[in-house]
Amino acid sequence: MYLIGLTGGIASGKSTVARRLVEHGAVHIDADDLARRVVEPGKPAFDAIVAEFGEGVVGHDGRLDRPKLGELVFADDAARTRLNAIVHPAVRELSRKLIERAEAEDPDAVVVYDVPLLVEASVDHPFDLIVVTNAPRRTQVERLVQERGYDPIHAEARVDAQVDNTARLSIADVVIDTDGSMAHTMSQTDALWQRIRQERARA
Ligand SMILES: CC(C)(COP(=O)(O)OP(=O)(O)OC[C@H]1O[C@@H](n2cnc3c(N)ncnc32)[C@H](O)[C@@H]1O)[C@@H](O)C(=O)NCCC(=O)NCCS
Ligand SMILES: Nc1ncnc2c1ncn2[C@@H]1O[C@H](COP(=O)(O)OP(=O)(O)OP(=O)(O)O)[C@@H](O)[C@H]1O
Repeated sequence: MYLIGLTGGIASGKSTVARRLVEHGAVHIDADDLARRVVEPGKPAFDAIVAEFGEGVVGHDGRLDRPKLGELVFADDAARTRLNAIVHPAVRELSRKLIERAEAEDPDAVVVYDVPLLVEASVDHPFDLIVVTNAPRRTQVERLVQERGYDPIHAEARVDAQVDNTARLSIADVVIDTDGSMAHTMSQTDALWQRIRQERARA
């Protein structure tokens, strides 16, 4: 297995890059998706969140009211720390399992673990390569407002809840500049795939 840790700020283009790598044959594991799975009703993290934040964060359908919880934790660092302390260990455990499973299914797999908070949550899986998607803060905010319909204050709060680009760039083996055209993002991603193939052919 060849394990890529893919990180980047919110709306910096991680999913876009991951999708392209999957087209080339990579296996994609998405931490945001795992973070949703571990808080399904009946899971220990769901109960822990309700105990911590109250029934008010449960929607009419019995699931977490994500917009409500989001409003709460992106306006309050201490609340976000408490939520992270519940969700992150469960994500860490599940990601470890899924990475092991991907390797068992195909020892030659290239696995992309797409994890927005790789730096913040000190994710220490044994990555062969750390790839960072990078776009300036104003581009991130603009995308959140224009494409995801966030109000500007909320968009800025989400971006500022994460480490800044300098901290992510300092741990990158490869940086993909996602502030240009989509074609530019794709060509950098294709070049990355070629690099990995060549590296593996030599190994
Ligand atoms: C607060 C919650 C309920 C809001 O849900 P919502 O559906 O609105 O957003 P979603 O989960 O799709 O996240 C979208 C993006 O927000 C950013 N983000 C999410 N959680 C966090 C966090 N704790 N700190 C900083 N940024 C975060 C990431 O860039 C993520 O890609 C949810 O994000 C959550 O449970 N967060 C805590 C778990 C977590 O850290 N997830 C991120 C990766 S493990
Ligand atoms: N050059 C580019 N590279 C990547 N994405 C771009 C580019 N130009 C515009 N975009 C847009 O920016 C958005 C990036 O979203 P994407 O879901 O890939 O980011 P993400 O980092 O996975 O976000 P999140 O942290 O919320 O999971 C997409 O809507 C995409 O169409």
